[in-house]
Amino acid sequence: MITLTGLQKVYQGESGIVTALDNVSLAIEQGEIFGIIGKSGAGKSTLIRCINLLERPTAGRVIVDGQDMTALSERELREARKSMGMIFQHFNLLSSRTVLENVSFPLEIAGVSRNEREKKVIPLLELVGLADKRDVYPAQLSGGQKQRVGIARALASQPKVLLCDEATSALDPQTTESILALLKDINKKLRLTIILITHEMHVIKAICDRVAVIEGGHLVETGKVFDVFTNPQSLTAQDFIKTVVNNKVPEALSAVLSKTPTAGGNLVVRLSFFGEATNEPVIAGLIRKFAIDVNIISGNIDHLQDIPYGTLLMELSGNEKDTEAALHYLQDLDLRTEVIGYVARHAHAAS
Ligand SMILES: Nc1ncnc2c1ncn2[C@@H]1O[C@H](COP(=O)(O)OP(=O)(O)OP(=O)(O)O)[C@@H](O)[C@H]1O
Repeated sequence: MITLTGLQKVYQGESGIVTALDNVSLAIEQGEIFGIIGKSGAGKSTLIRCINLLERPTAGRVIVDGQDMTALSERELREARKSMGMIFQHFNLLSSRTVLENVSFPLEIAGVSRNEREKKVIPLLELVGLADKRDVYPAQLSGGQKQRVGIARALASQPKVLLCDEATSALDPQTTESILALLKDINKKLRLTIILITHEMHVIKAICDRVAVIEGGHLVETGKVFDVFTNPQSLTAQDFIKTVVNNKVPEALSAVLSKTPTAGGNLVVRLSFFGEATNEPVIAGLIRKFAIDVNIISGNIDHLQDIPYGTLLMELSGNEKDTEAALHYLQDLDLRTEVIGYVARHAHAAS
């Protein structure tokens, strides 16, 4: 649906040249929700604005639905942009126009008659849950309602792609959730391809199918959200994931942790398990089969794209032979087992 090849964007900044994007290549499928995450200054806005050529790339190609956007004239580009709606962090609504007039605006510019405009816009207001606000002005709306107007306006020209530029960053957590649910609903109902940029991992976790991680203008990792969450390769992805998945070793424990076995010490392991494995009675099996004690330090089970995913940090206590055997038993199961270290018995207050 969208292919970016060797995208580069160089700005002439005040204190010299800034390479905002460097050799970015990416393929986004029709109908998917694709997230691009990065820290401030990573190049997210530049990247999303290069997709609809609001920014012209310095080098590389942007192919949307088979059409090379970088090869179009300004007039052709205006036409091509109709197939790409965009929503913004600060909504960008016209304050002197009502909700209905804001949503109608792109159609008005395209020369659609008032009657036809209303026919198209009323169902969109229903879709975003604002049918009763049609004659209200933006100043009388909440942030979430303003973003709903933004979404309806972006959908007015029946785009194939919706570009979301930090669309929930100005909203509180509950409103963010409702806007993300709306985007997911629209994605399903209209088979709309959605590309969103964000600096918040929970946004990616909530609705994206795939994610690309960008840092310093480079894509450092791309993959299915489930894969990136459960097995992040880049340090940047690992940092982002820490913000939403709590599988950290508590400070009190890491302070007394040794990387090498200590005589008579306990073994600390972290289990990560997905899908079917979350239903397995792993702990019961351990205790039944081996003469060891199991002390659970922390644990959680969450859902990623409807697949259960969990982590468990625990301490195994027993003689060396039994503990080793228990570790091998865990390593043979269909889950990921990481040895975190060894700790002298009663060296911390985890239990
Ligand atoms: N018009 C411009 N002129 C010069 N430099 C620019 C311009 N726009 C962006 N940059 C620079 O390009 C880099 C990437 O900026 P960009 O806005 O794409 O990052 P971002 O990831 O969206 O950041 P944020 O989350 O803070 O908005 C930054 O170093 C920025 O200062």
